[in-house]
Amino acid sequence: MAASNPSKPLPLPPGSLGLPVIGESLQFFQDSDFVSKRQERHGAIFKTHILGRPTVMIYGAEANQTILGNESKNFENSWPASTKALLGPLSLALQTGELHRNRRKLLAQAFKPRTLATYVEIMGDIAQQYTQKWQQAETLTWYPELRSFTLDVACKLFIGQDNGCQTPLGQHFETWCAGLFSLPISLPWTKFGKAKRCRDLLLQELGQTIQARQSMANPGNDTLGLLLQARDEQGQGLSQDELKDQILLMLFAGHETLTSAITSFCLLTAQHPEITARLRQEQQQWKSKEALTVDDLKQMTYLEQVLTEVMRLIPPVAGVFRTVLQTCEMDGYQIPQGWSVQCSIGSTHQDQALYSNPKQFDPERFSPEHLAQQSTEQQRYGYVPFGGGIRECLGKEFARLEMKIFAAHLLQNYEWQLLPNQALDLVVIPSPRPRDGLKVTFKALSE
Ligand code: HEM
Repeated sequence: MAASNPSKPLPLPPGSLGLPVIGESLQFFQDSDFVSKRQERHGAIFKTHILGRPTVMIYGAEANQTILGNESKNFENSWPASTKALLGPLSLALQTGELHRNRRKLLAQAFKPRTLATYVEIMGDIAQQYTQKWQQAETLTWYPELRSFTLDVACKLFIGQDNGCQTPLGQHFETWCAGLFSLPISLPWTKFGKAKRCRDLLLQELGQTIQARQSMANPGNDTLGLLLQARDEQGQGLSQDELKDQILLMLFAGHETLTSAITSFCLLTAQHPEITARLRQEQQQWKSKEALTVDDLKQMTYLEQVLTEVMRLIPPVAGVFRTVLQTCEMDGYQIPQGWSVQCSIGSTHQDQALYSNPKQFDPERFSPEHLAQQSTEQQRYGYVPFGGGIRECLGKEFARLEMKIFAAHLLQNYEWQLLPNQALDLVVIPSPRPRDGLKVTFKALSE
């Protein structure tokens, strides 16, 4: 497969563009099997019309390499209209070219290994506060609780705010998130309209936080503090408006996807007691240790394997969108300029050419012995929960750290079981979660 200019017109990929204007957007939102049904009918590449644009959906390591590895030449980052409007024009996710490169470098300062090491204790403390509360409750619907947990961690580490989910910022934030992938119709009662109002309120809140911080002698060592001090290659800092958009992006990115990944870990370990037993065995050596360090976390190799497999089987981001900059050919089909392409992460992770028995939860796929048998390209573009190329997730090490700290704390101290009579099938937009929110019993681990 290659992206090249065709010498003669090629057919468009198979599939339907649906109804005028709305295309197949309603089916896309309502049917969690939207993509897999069309792949069964058409194969690895098909066309549709969603979120206001004709779109080609494609999967596989080669397609990922072609599209993600060629951004700015043939493809440009693109987001649905609702996401664009709600993230704001100065968000890294929307910046392109030289500005994107420059800003990525600047924002990366908040995710350097030395900075991440300072986050370990706070992540562990917040995990402890939440698990103590859950232990008292004995039974709980876990997903909303995990959302609060990741939002509290993000608020504390990014803007220095305690108990973020209980503040007005936390409440506006959830309504804003709910509109990110919606039909971009701005009316007071639509998801998008409500989310736009909350964006304004969030920007006000963030503006106040930034001003308060600017008036301090020391802006602090959290992400906001680092970004206030950060300078680009020309010695310029970020404007207040850009700071607000960038912080909002971090809060979103550090919350929605991570909640999904942690929820999937909780679900899959509850469903696979033999894997949980092996995880607990690995954790034995740190059980009596008061505080974990980055070095301890590095040694948890089986936990690493399990978390890697969790994000293969249930990737928090189902796919990434790009705009086609010039008409090109893929798989013998024409991909017209101006259309969207979506690299399907979920389908890549289910590709039989990459993973045998792909529906099975099997952390052994990522054991050192198995990895040694895979080519570098297969590892790089066949496993893409964090995307790839110049837009690969900026927070992936932050995400891995938080998942590991939370999982280690759970495994060392608690046990959880699924309650009967609940729907465990996944709602997939914006990020996968069990339909009934994952109802469990939760108690201290008996010795
Ligand atoms: C399990 C958790 C996470 C997953 C699965 C995930 C996944 C992704 C993916 C697939 C992309 C690529 C989007 C594209 O190519 O268009 C991305 C981009 C990004 N992620 Fe994450 N992410 C996670 C957590 C985080 C965290 C914790 C942060 C930081 C706070 C973060 C910050 C970002 C940013 C800033 C970008 C945009 C990068 C750019 O446009 O250059 N992510 N993430």
